[in-house]
Amino acid sequence: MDLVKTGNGVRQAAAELSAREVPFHEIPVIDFGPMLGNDPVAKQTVADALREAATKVGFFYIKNHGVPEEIIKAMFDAGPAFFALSLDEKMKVHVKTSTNNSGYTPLLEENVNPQAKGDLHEAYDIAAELPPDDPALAEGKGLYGVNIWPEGMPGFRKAMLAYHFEVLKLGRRLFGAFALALGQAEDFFEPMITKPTCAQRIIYYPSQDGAIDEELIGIGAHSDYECFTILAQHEVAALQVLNTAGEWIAAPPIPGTYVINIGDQMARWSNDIFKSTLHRAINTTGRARYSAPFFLGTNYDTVIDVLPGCVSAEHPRKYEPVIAGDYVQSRFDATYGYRQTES
Ligand SMILES: O=C(O)CCC(=O)C(=O)O
Ligand SMILES: [Fe+2]
Repeated sequence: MDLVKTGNGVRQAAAELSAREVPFHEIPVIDFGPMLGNDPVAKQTVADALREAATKVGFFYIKNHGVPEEIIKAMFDAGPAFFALSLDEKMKVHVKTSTNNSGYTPLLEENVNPQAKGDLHEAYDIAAELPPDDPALAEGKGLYGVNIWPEGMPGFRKAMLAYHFEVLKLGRRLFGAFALALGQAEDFFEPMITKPTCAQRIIYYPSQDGAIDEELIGIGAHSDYECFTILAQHEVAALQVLNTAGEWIAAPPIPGTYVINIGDQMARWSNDIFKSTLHRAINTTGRARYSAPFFLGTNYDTVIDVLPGCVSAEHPRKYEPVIAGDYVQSRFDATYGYRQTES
């Protein structure tokens, strides 16, 4: 599997582009276990499956991901305790009070779909957790900053951070698998993820009853901004993924798995050979839903430019280079409407 400059590689890319127009009806499950080991042949098998999913669906589940179940459970136990606080308490750590998009976002304050009325969820975010003496903190770049935390909830902080560092390990392995899937060496992205930007959130979706207004749902149709997203779903189903026939395909929780989806940065890198697929969440289950996406990008200053192997006469360059951090920040600014009216 090689997405390179050779004639074969280009023909393969073109074939994949037309193949992905065939609408998917299910989201593949990939056994990620080999990426935790040292067998290059087994790793390439994972990368091949990833490539197939990335070109045709843009979403896949992974099992045997290596994140300890008790760390995931502790995060999902701690999150609801925060959302159960009074609104006054939660507003003390409003996301606007931080410099790095960390903190609380109340119901309807985000709007990922400009055609909609707002997203029916609450969320708590943290960004990259850096040591207090990290020089990046002094540079004032929005995505590197000091994470804020609710007062008097040390258990919440502890659980979120334990989760943070475990998922980062998985994220680094995923970068390796993506590199192999793009025909690069496994360590291709490593110099670009020495201080990766990221957003880790836990989201609370209240259940919606009765007739659903499609402009007022848990999270409106959107694509993610970073390289990829590592999504943990806690028990309750709500996520849907749009296929090329315009059908919403359910992506329910599967115990022991993560949902991985390609974000817009990876789509840019691959010149849209890897799809950043629209998705949304609607919770009509009658139960509270919690999910925890971890959006992982590269270092702030990495220039994201289309990989040469992803360009050909039939598939010309679609994107100009962007600075990774500036790109994500501009997308955040569009989502958090209040930021635009403020400055
Ligand atoms: O909660 C989910 O299942 C999806 C969340 C999501 O798509 C997002 O936060 O970008
Ligand atoms: Fe998303």
